[in-house]
Amino acid sequence: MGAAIIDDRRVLACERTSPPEVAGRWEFPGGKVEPGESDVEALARECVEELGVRVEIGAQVGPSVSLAHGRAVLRVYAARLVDGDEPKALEHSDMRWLGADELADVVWLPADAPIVAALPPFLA
Ligand SMILES: Nc1nc2c([nH]c(=O)n2[C@H]2C[C@H](O)[C@@H](COP(=O)(O)OP(=O)(O)OP(=O)(O)O)O2)c(=O)[nH]1
Repeated sequence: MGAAIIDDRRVLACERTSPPEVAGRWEFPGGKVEPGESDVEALARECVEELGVRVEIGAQVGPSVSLAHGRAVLRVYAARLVDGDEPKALEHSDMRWLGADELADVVWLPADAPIVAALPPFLA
């Protein structure tokens, strides 16, 4: 579950710190849904934990992607910051706002490719 936080026609990309095999790769902030949580509740919780921001969750971006280990599916939703909240990289090593023409400037996690490919219309 990930949040494509969009502000001023740019999306927030976050650099992972762990596990070692994906440290340095970029992702949408988020994480696993806990028992009893909806997708939207999980994303709102993760955005507070990872970035210290409140978000409003919108439409799904791109396809649901089966992860390589086959035990989970990745879904990413468009999101907006609430009331001028400003994200801080509390659990990531770096953070960048990317416009439509900058999406290829970072190395995304492999499963994110079809989702990143679907982002430009959201950044127009
Ligand atoms: N958040 C997020 N996870 C992604 C993306 N792309 C991708 O393959 N994943 C995978 C990595 C992980 O297998 C899974 C999310 O796991 P995570 O480690 O971020 O979740 P979490 O914070 O709940 O982890 P944990 O506390 O349960 O260890 O989804 C992405 O863009 N964002």
